[in-house]
Amino acid sequence: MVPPLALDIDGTLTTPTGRVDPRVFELLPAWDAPVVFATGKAFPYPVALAHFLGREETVIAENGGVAYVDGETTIVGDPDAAWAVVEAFRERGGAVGWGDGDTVNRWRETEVAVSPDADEALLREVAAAAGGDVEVVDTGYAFHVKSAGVSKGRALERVAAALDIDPESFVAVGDSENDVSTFGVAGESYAVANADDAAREAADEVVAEGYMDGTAAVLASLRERAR
Ligand SMILES: O=C(O)COP(=O)(O)O
Ligand SMILES: [Mg+2]
Repeated sequence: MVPPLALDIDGTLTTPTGRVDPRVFELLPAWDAPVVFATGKAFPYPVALAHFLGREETVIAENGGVAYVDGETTIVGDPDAAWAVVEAFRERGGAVGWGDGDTVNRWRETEVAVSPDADEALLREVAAAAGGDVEVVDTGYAFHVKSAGVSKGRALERVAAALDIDPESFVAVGDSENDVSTFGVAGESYAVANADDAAREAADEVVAEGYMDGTAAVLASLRERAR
């Protein structure tokens, strides 16, 4: 039997230019164990991905702020504290930076994502002034202003319990600091070659290939092992 998977999306299932790699549509519909998409993106994104793969919509969004399994949604974190930091950031001249429609934050329920082009030093300064309840997590795709106790790893524990699966039986693949907590909960963890230092250090193994090349290599070896 292949193991259940906890998969990050950006940088892990994508190409270097941020598109979903077509191999996702070949490899994941047929994966014969639960697949949890665990992302920093807002709730609709992983739901849509699972839906169009024909898989159960079992997802972790907003870095663990939102978890969805068996039709039940769990929301944790304090969006007001995150927005207060972002408002203070704006007052000091900072910009959230996604343009007019801001589909990045439109459906976000527990945190705020700020563009990677934003003034990082100012954002961190303002967040630090708010005390320890709010932190800034850099995924390489956004700065997430979020409640400190919220993580993908904690959400994975809840999702695994709902699925009645030992969290240690999960294999996790990811690329950035928001995957470190997932790596700590899953029994086996892989950072793809493009991963940041935090993810590389936390992973059991750093794969030689980057992006979906790396993830596809992990999936192939897991399938081989299950034969
Ligand atoms: O939304 C982000 O910043 C990154 O998303 P990811 O967790 O799927 O890599
Ligand atoms: Mg990622």
